Amino acid sequence: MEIRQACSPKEAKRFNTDELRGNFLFERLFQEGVIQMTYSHIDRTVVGGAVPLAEPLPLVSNKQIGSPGFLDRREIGIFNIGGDATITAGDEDFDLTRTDCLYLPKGGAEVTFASADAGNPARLYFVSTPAHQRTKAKKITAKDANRIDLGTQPDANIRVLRQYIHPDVCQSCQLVMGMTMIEDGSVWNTMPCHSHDRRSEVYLYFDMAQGTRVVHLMGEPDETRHLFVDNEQAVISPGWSIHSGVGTGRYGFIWSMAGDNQDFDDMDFVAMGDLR
Ligand SMILES: O=C[C@H](O)[C@@H](O)CC(=O)C(=O)O
Ligand SMILES: [Zn+2]
Repeated sequence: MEIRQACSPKEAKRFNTDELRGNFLFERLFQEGVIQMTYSHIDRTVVGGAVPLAEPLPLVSNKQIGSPGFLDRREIGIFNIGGDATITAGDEDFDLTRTDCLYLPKGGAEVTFASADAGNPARLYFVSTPAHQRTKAKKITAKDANRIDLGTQPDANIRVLRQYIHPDVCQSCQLVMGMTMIEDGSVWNTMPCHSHDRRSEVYLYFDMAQGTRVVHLMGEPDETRHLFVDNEQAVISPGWSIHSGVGTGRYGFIWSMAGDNQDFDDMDFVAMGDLR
């Protein structure tokens, strides 16, 4: 598991491209037959991907997690963006097709990830954050999620946002997660943009054709930077950073947030004239 320190906006604004990517971009989350994880000290968020083949993959703890079981003191949200999956948590099995999500609370027993067909493996994206309160495990489908239609055609930002792990749909300790799909012909997400110092956020961009890139915008509003993001790569956004993007083609993204509140609408919008 890779460890990443949190960094301040003071140092981030001096970063060159490689440093920016090395600190904020998760480039290789999905590798066949393994669980890939990075531990970020931004809200102690673990960001990972798993591609189980014929053998199921156990989610095991380690020195950085520091407790015998991965979920002893953590919660996790898992989205399937590949072939059919079965996730076993203790003695319960959850079947997840593409765009289904599973929330597992703190204190869960052994977790394993399996694909129904190794020829078309599951691609499981997960975010885990510390938890002090145990709620209930829940599978959430796109239909179960809270749907919000956003954007207009003149603004080229028509999109459907679905809140999966959200107080109205699935109780968690601090984790909030969902998926936003951009309508064909629209390109922007979250522009006009915002920040929320109360919560950090992770974006996983997916559903992109080969050659498509999302230009992800980050940084303080008056010190913006960009990252060219490929399919199935994620970006972490500290509380001080804006997070927004524009695609050269079709894309969607899975967002997750953790921090001081679960109030989705608690955003500090940035006036267009203040962006630099
Ligand atoms: O704080 C909220 C997050 O930035 C995202 O959920 C925004 C988003 O999915 C969208 O505008 O499409
Ligand atoms: Zn946000």
